[in-house]
Amino acid sequence: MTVASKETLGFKTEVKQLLHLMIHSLYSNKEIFLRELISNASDACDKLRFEALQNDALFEGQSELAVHINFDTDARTLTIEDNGIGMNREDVISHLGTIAKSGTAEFLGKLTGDQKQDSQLIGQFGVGFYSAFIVADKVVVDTRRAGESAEQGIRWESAGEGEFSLETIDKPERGTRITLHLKADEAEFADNYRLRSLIKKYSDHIAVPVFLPPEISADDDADETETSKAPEAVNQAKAMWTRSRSELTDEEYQEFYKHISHDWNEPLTWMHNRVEGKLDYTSLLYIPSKAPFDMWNRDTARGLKLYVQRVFIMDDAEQFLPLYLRFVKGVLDSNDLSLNVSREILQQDKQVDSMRSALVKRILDTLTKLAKNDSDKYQQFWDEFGDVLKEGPAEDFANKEKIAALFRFATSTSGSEAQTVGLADYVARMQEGQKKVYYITAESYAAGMGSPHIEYFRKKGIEVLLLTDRVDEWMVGHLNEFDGKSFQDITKGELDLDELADEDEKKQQETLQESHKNLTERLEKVLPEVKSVRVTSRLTDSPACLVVGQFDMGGHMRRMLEAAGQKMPEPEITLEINPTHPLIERLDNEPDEDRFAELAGLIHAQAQLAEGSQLKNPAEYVGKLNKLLLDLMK
Ligand SMILES: Nc1ncnc2c1ncn2[C@@H]1O[C@H](COP(=O)(O)OP(=O)(O)OP(=O)(O)O)[C@@H](O)[C@H]1O
Repeated sequence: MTVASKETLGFKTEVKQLLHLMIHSLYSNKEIFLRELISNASDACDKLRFEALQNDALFEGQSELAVHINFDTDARTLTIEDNGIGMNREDVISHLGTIAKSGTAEFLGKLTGDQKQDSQLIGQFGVGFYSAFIVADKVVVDTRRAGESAEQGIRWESAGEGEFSLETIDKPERGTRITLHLKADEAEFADNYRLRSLIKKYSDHIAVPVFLPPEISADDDADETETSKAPEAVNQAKAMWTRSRSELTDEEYQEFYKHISHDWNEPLTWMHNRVEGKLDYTSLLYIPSKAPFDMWNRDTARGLKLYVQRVFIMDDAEQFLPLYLRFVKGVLDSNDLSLNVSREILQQDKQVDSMRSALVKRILDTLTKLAKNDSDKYQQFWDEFGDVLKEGPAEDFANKEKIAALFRFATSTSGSEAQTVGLADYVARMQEGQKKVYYITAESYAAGMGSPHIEYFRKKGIEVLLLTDRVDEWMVGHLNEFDGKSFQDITKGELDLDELADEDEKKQQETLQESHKNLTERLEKVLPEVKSVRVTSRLTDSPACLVVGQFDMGGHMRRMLEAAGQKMPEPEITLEINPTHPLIERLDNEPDEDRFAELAGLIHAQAQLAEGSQLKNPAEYVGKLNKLLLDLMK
C-alpha cells in the first residue's frame, strides 16, 4: 500500500477524554509512565519470540532481544527502544489512536472530576502508553513490524491534544522507538541516576535486559561521555517466577503484579509455586485488592499469562481458571506443554485439566488461610469479589463445600448489613436441636429484617441469614447443604415445628388450627387468588404473611425475573394467619360477609406489601383503606 507522506488523524473521543484525565489526575504518580513503556517494550519482545517459533526469519538475524533507554539532557528527550515485534500502519492506528477495551464509555462516565477518586479509577482501568503524556508535550513513535522491509517503517507523532500524525519512514532495525520530548519541568527524567533508580524500582523483574548508558563519575576520562561507553543492563533480566521465593522481596512481587495486570493498586496476596513430578510447571498467582472496572463485562479478558519453558505463548489463557475465579491474575510457565500449543489444544488437553484443578485448590486454600489468619484482609477480598465467588457452587461442584466455607453473610443477629458471618460460625452458633441453616432473601437488609417471616426466629433466638444479593437464591439452590445441614428458606413451606418447637407449642398449634377451621375456610372463599389459608405460629407481631411451596421460586427471585421482562407462571401461594393477633380475632368475629371480605382483602394486601411485592391494584387497596379510616373517624 502506498501512503501519503504525512497525514493527520484525530484521536477517538474516548482517547481525548482519557488523555485529559490522565494528565491531570495522575500527576502525583507521574513516574509510572516509565514502567508502562518498559512493560509494553517487554511485551513486544515476548510477542516476537512467540511468532518467531513458527518463523525464525522474523528475528532478521538478531535474536537477542533488549530494551534500550537513552536520554539527552540538553535537548530534554528520553527514548525507550525495543527490538520486539514492532507495529505496522494498521497496528499503530488501532493501538495508538483508539482504546480497544470494551466498556470504556461506561468507565469514563464513572469519573467524577475529583482528582483522588479518578486516579484510583484510572488505575483500575490501566494507564498504558498514553501515560507518556503526563511528562511529555510531544511523543514520537518510530516503529517497524518484524518481517517487513525497512521502508515500511511508520512515524507516529502527537502532542496529546486531539490528533496525531502518521508518516512512512525508513527504519532499518525492527521494533519500536518511543521518544518523549519532556515538558520543561520534567527534565529530571533525562538523568542517568534518576532513570537507573526508576528501572530498578519498577522494572527489575522484566525478563529482557533494560540497558542504560553507564554513569560517568568524576574519575572517568574527561573526554569520555556517557554515550561513548557501552550501555549496561540495569535490571536482573530474569523471568521473575523462575527465581526462588527466598530471593524475592514483597516489593518485587508487587511490581511484577503491576506489570502483568496493569493494575495500579497493590495485590492483596500472592502464591508462587514450583511443581515438579508428573507435571512440571511454575505458577505465580495474585489476588488483586480491587475489582477491575469491567469485571462484570462478559467480553473482558481473563485468565493467566501462559509461558512454555520461559517463552511467552499467550495472554489471557482462560482454560486454567474457572469463571468464578476470574479475578485471579498471574503467570503459568509449563515445561510439559508444547511450544505450538493453541487455545483449541488447551481446551482438550488433559494436563491442562490437572493443572487447573491444582491451581483452583491452591487459590481456595490460600483464601481459606487468609480468612483464618487475617480476617480484615479477607473481608476486603470478600467485599470486592464475594459476588463472583458465589458463582462457585454452580460451576465447581467438587469444591462446593470449600467455596461455601469462604462465603460471608449478614444475618438477623449480626447487627448490620455488612456481610461478615461465615457458615462455620453460623453452624457453631446453631440452637440445640436445630438441623437446618435458615435464610431469607430480600431486596435489602432492612426489608429482610422487617419481614413477618423472621418474627418467630427472632423470638426463638435462631439466627437467619439475610441474603440480599441478586445471585443469592440461585447460589443457595446449588449449595444444597453445608456441613451436613440443609438450607431452608423461611418464606417457603410450612414452618417445621418438629424441629423448632417443643411439645406444648405443637399441641397449642393443633388446637388453634382446629378452632380456626371456620375462619380459614371463610378466608379461602373470599380470597380466590390464594391457594389455601392456614393458621401459623411463625408470626408474633404481624397478622398474616404469604408463603410459597417448599420447591417454588421465592418472591425475591420472582420479582427480579419479572423486572427483567420474564413471564412467570402464577405461583401457588398460601396465606398464613396469626390467630392471636387482634386483627385476626376481630376478623373471626365479623358477622357481615361483605365487610369480612373487605377486611380479608386488606390483610392479604398488607401481607403482599410486607414481603416486598407490588399490589396488582394499588388504587383499590388505598380506596378500601380510606373507607376504613373514615369509618374509624365517625
Ligand atoms: N513498544 C511496543 N511495541 C509494539 N507494540 C506496542 C508497543 N507499545 C504499545 N504497543 C501496542 O499498543 C497497544 C496499546 O498499548 P497500551 O499500553 O495503551 O495498552 P496495553 O498495554 O494493551 O494495556 P493497558 O492499557 O492495560 O496498559 C499494546 O497492546 C500493543 O499492541
